[in-house]
Amino acid sequence: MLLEAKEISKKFQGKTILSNFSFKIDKGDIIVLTGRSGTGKTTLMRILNNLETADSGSLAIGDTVLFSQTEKGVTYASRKQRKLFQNKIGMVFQDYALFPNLTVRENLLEAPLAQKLGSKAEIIQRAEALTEEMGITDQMDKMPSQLSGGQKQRVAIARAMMLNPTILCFDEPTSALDRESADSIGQLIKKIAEKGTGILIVTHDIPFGEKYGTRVFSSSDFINKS
Ligand SMILES: Nc1ncnc2c1ncn2[C@@H]1O[C@H](COP(=O)(O)OP(=O)(O)OP(=O)(O)O)[C@@H](O)[C@H]1O
Repeated sequence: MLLEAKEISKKFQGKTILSNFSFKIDKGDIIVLTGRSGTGKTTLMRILNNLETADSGSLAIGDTVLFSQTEKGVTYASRKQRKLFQNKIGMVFQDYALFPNLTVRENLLEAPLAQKLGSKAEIIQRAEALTEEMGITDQMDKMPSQLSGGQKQRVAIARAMMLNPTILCFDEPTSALDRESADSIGQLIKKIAEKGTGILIVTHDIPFGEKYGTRVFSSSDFINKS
Protein backbone atom coordinates (compact mmCIF):
# COMPACT_ATOMS: atom_id res chain seq x y z
CA MET A 1 0.00 0.00 0.00
CA LEU A 2 1.28 3.48 -0.89
CA LEU A 3 -1.04 5.75 1.11
CA GLU A 4 -3.54 5.16 3.87
CA ALA A 5 -6.04 7.77 5.08
CA LYS A 6 -8.18 6.74 8.03
CA GLU A 7 -11.36 8.41 9.30
CA ILE A 8 -10.45 11.92 8.22
CA SER A 9 -12.87 14.61 9.40
CA LYS A 10 -12.95 18.35 8.87
CA LYS A 11 -15.35 21.13 9.81
CA PHE A 12 -15.30 24.77 8.77
CA GLN A 13 -17.14 27.12 11.13
CA GLY A 14 -19.08 24.22 12.64
CA LYS A 15 -20.13 22.83 9.26
CA THR A 16 -19.04 19.26 8.55
CA ILE A 17 -17.11 19.07 5.30
CA LEU A 18 -15.50 15.63 5.65
CA SER A 19 -16.75 12.96 8.00
CA ASN A 20 -14.69 9.87 8.88
CA PHE A 21 -13.53 9.41 5.30
CA SER A 22 -11.10 6.52 4.80
CA PHE A 23 -9.37 5.33 1.68
CA LYS A 24 -6.16 3.71 0.48
CA ILE A 25 -4.01 4.17 -2.58
CA ASP A 26 -2.24 1.05 -3.80
CA LYS A 27 0.36 0.73 -6.56
CA GLY A 28 -1.36 1.19 -9.90
CA ASP A 29 -4.37 2.97 -8.40
CA ILE A 30 -5.98 6.04 -9.93
CA ILE A 31 -8.32 7.29 -7.20
CA VAL A 32 -10.91 9.80 -8.38
CA LEU A 33 -12.86 12.18 -6.14
CA THR A 34 -15.82 13.62 -7.93
CA GLY A 35 -19.10 15.28 -7.02
CA ARG A 36 -20.85 18.59 -6.70
CA SER A 37 -19.09 21.88 -6.11
CA GLY A 38 -18.42 22.77 -2.48
CA THR A 39 -18.55 19.24 -1.12
CA GLY A 40 -14.98 19.06 0.16
CA LYS A 41 -12.94 17.44 -2.63
CA THR A 42 -10.37 20.22 -2.70
CA THR A 43 -10.27 20.37 1.10
CA LEU A 44 -9.40 16.67 1.21
CA MET A 45 -6.65 17.11 -1.36
CA ARG A 46 -5.30 20.09 0.59
CA ILE A 47 -5.26 17.99 3.78
CA LEU A 48 -3.31 15.27 1.96
CA ASN A 49 -0.78 17.86 0.80
CA ASN A 50 -0.46 19.43 4.26
CA LEU A 51 -1.93 22.70 2.99
CA GLU A 52 -4.86 22.35 5.39
CA THR A 53 -5.12 20.57 8.76
CA ALA A 54 -7.50 17.72 9.59
CA ASP A 55 -9.66 17.80 12.74
CA SER A 56 -9.27 14.06 13.25
CA GLY A 57 -8.02 10.93 11.55
CA SER A 58 -4.68 9.63 10.40
CA LEU A 59 -2.64 9.80 7.23
CA ALA A 60 0.55 8.03 6.15
CA ILE A 61 2.52 7.29 3.01
CA GLY A 62 4.22 3.97 3.77
CA ASP A 63 5.93 4.41 7.15
CA THR A 64 5.90 8.18 6.90
CA VAL A 65 3.09 9.57 9.03
CA LEU A 66 1.73 13.10 8.53
CA PHE A 67 -0.82 12.95 11.36
CA SER A 68 -2.39 10.32 13.57
CA GLN A 69 -5.29 10.00 15.94
CA THR A 70 -4.44 9.76 19.63
CA GLU A 71 -6.56 9.97 22.76
CA LYS A 72 -5.84 13.70 22.84
CA GLY A 73 -7.07 14.18 19.27
CA VAL A 74 -5.25 14.54 15.99
CA THR A 75 -1.47 14.83 16.36
CA TYR A 76 0.72 16.12 13.57
CA ALA A 77 4.20 14.65 13.12
CA SER A 78 7.40 16.60 13.79
CA ARG A 79 8.47 19.26 11.31
CA LYS A 80 11.18 16.94 9.94
CA GLN A 81 8.72 14.08 9.48
CA ARG A 82 6.17 16.41 7.82
CA LYS A 83 8.82 17.53 5.36
CA LEU A 84 9.63 13.90 4.59
CA PHE A 85 5.92 13.26 3.98
CA GLN A 86 5.61 16.28 1.71
CA ASN A 87 8.53 15.05 -0.37
CA LYS A 88 6.53 11.90 -1.09
CA ILE A 89 3.46 13.67 -2.45
CA GLY A 90 3.27 15.94 -5.48
CA MET A 91 0.55 18.10 -6.88
CA VAL A 92 -0.41 19.31 -10.35
CA PHE A 93 -2.50 22.46 -9.84
CA GLN A 94 -5.49 23.39 -11.95
CA ASP A 95 -3.73 26.53 -13.24
CA TYR A 96 -0.45 24.53 -13.50
CA ALA A 97 1.43 27.09 -11.32
CA LEU A 98 4.49 27.14 -13.59
CA PHE A 99 7.08 29.83 -12.87
CA PRO A 100 6.24 32.35 -15.64
CA ASN A 101 9.72 33.89 -15.73
CA LEU A 102 11.56 30.58 -16.16
CA THR A 103 11.88 28.39 -19.25
CA VAL A 104 10.37 24.92 -19.27
CA ARG A 105 13.85 23.46 -18.60
CA GLU A 106 14.38 25.82 -15.65
CA ASN A 107 10.90 25.01 -14.31
CA LEU A 108 11.86 21.33 -14.26
CA LEU A 109 15.36 21.72 -12.80
CA GLU A 110 14.73 24.34 -10.13
CA ALA A 111 13.35 22.26 -7.25
CA PRO A 112 15.47 19.09 -7.66
CA LEU A 113 18.65 21.18 -7.91
CA ALA A 114 17.66 23.26 -4.86
CA GLN A 115 16.84 20.08 -2.93
CA LYS A 116 20.07 18.43 -4.15
CA LEU A 117 18.23 15.31 -5.29
CA GLY A 118 21.28 14.11 -7.19
CA SER A 119 24.20 15.46 -9.18
CA LYS A 120 23.42 18.14 -11.77
CA ALA A 121 24.13 15.61 -14.54
CA GLU A 122 21.70 13.09 -13.02
CA ILE A 123 18.98 15.71 -12.63
CA ILE A 124 19.41 16.92 -16.22
CA GLN A 125 19.25 13.33 -17.42
CA ARG A 126 16.03 12.75 -15.48
CA ALA A 127 14.51 15.92 -16.98
CA GLU A 128 15.39 14.72 -20.48
CA ALA A 129 13.88 11.29 -19.88
CA LEU A 130 10.69 12.77 -18.44
CA THR A 131 10.22 15.38 -21.17
CA GLU A 132 10.63 12.63 -23.75
CA GLU A 133 7.98 10.56 -21.96
CA MET A 134 5.64 13.57 -21.76
CA GLY A 135 6.20 14.49 -25.40
CA ILE A 136 7.51 17.99 -24.64
CA THR A 137 11.15 17.69 -25.69
CA ASP A 138 10.64 20.46 -28.28
CA GLN A 139 9.32 22.86 -25.64
CA MET A 140 12.34 22.86 -23.30
CA ASP A 141 13.61 26.33 -24.15
CA LYS A 142 10.20 28.00 -24.35
CA MET A 143 8.58 30.19 -21.72
CA PRO A 144 5.30 28.91 -20.21
CA SER A 145 3.37 31.74 -21.93
CA GLN A 146 4.36 30.25 -25.31
CA LEU A 147 2.71 26.90 -24.57
CA SER A 148 -0.84 25.61 -25.10
CA GLY A 149 -2.91 24.50 -22.09
CA GLY A 150 -2.18 20.84 -22.78
CA GLN A 151 1.56 21.51 -23.12
CA LYS A 152 1.60 23.52 -19.88
CA GLN A 153 -0.07 20.65 -18.13
CA ARG A 154 2.53 18.17 -19.41
CA VAL A 155 5.27 20.47 -18.12
CA ALA A 156 3.49 20.69 -14.75
CA ILE A 157 3.30 16.88 -14.62
CA ALA A 158 6.96 16.51 -15.60
CA ARG A 159 7.94 19.09 -12.97
CA ALA A 160 6.04 17.18 -10.27
CA MET A 161 7.54 13.86 -11.43
CA MET A 162 11.09 15.31 -11.23
CA LEU A 163 10.74 14.95 -7.44
CA ASN A 164 9.86 11.27 -7.82
CA PRO A 165 6.69 11.36 -5.70
CA THR A 166 5.07 8.22 -4.29
CA ILE A 167 1.67 9.89 -4.79
CA LEU A 168 0.74 12.47 -7.43
CA CYS A 169 -2.44 14.56 -7.03
CA PHE A 170 -4.27 16.35 -9.84
CA ASP A 171 -6.74 19.19 -9.28
CA GLU A 172 -9.26 19.33 -12.15
CA PRO A 173 -6.79 18.11 -14.80
CA THR A 174 -9.25 18.38 -17.70
CA SER A 175 -10.93 21.71 -16.89
CA ALA A 176 -9.07 23.65 -19.59
CA LEU A 177 -8.85 20.87 -22.18
CA ASP A 178 -10.97 19.64 -25.08
CA ARG A 179 -12.00 15.97 -25.07
CA GLU A 180 -9.07 14.84 -27.22
CA SER A 181 -6.44 16.57 -25.06
CA ALA A 182 -8.22 15.30 -21.95
CA ASP A 183 -7.91 11.76 -23.28
CA SER A 184 -4.25 12.16 -24.02
CA ILE A 185 -3.67 13.43 -20.45
CA GLY A 186 -5.74 10.48 -19.20
CA GLN A 187 -3.46 8.08 -21.08
CA LEU A 188 -0.41 9.80 -19.65
CA ILE A 189 -1.78 9.57 -16.10
CA LYS A 190 -2.51 5.88 -16.70
CA LYS A 191 1.09 5.32 -17.80
CA ILE A 192 2.42 7.07 -14.68
CA ALA A 193 0.16 4.91 -12.48
CA GLU A 194 1.29 1.72 -14.25
CA LYS A 195 4.90 2.63 -13.45
CA GLY A 196 4.03 2.64 -9.73
CA THR A 197 3.11 6.20 -8.71
CA GLY A 198 -0.24 6.33 -6.88
CA ILE A 199 -2.65 8.84 -8.42
CA LEU A 200 -5.41 10.93 -6.85
CA ILE A 201 -7.60 13.09 -9.09
CA VAL A 202 -10.20 15.67 -8.08
CA THR A 203 -12.53 16.34 -10.99
CA HIS A 204 -15.99 17.50 -12.04
CA ASP A 205 -15.47 15.56 -15.26
CA ILE A 206 -17.36 12.38 -14.42
CA PRO A 207 -16.85 10.63 -17.82
CA PHE A 208 -13.08 11.24 -17.49
CA GLY A 209 -13.08 9.99 -13.88
CA GLU A 210 -15.01 6.87 -14.79
CA LYS A 211 -12.85 6.14 -17.81
CA TYR A 212 -9.48 6.44 -16.08
CA GLY A 213 -10.22 5.91 -12.37
CA THR A 214 -9.56 2.52 -10.83
CA ARG A 215 -11.78 3.68 -7.92
CA VAL A 216 -14.21 6.59 -8.01
CA PHE A 217 -15.57 8.27 -4.87
CA SER A 218 -18.45 10.71 -5.03
CA SER A 219 -19.34 13.32 -2.42
CA SER A 220 -21.82 11.00 -0.69
CA ASP A 221 -18.89 8.70 0.16
CA PHE A 222 -16.97 11.31 2.11
CA ILE A 223 -19.52 13.86 3.19
CA ASN A 224 -21.79 13.78 6.16
CA LYS A 225 -24.36 16.42 5.29
CA SER A 226 -25.49 17.02 8.89
N1 LIG B 1 -10.54 27.93 4.48
C1 LIG B 1 -11.86 27.79 4.52
N2 LIG B 1 -12.59 28.41 5.46
C2 LIG B 1 -13.94 28.25 5.54
N3 LIG B 1 -14.65 27.48 4.69
C3 LIG B 1 -13.96 26.85 3.72
C4 LIG B 1 -12.55 26.97 3.57
N4 LIG B 1 -12.15 26.20 2.51
C5 LIG B 1 -13.28 25.65 2.01
N5 LIG B 1 -14.36 26.02 2.73
C6 LIG B 1 -15.74 25.58 2.52
O1 LIG B 1 -15.75 24.16 2.55
C7 LIG B 1 -16.64 23.63 1.58
C8 LIG B 1 -15.88 22.65 0.68
O2 LIG B 1 -15.00 23.36 -0.15
P1 LIG B 1 -14.06 22.63 -1.22
O3 LIG B 1 -13.33 23.68 -1.95
O4 LIG B 1 -13.27 21.59 -0.53
O5 LIG B 1 -15.14 21.93 -2.14
P2 LIG B 1 -14.98 21.26 -3.59
O6 LIG B 1 -15.84 20.04 -3.57
O7 LIG B 1 -13.56 21.07 -3.90
O8 LIG B 1 -15.61 22.38 -4.51
P3 LIG B 1 -15.23 22.76 -6.03
O9 LIG B 1 -15.59 21.55 -6.82
O10 LIG B 1 -16.10 23.93 -6.31
O11 LIG B 1 -13.77 23.09 -6.06
C9 LIG B 1 -17.24 24.82 0.85
O12 LIG B 1 -18.49 25.09 1.43
C10 LIG B 1 -16.26 25.94 1.13
O13 LIG B 1 -16.91 27.18 1.13
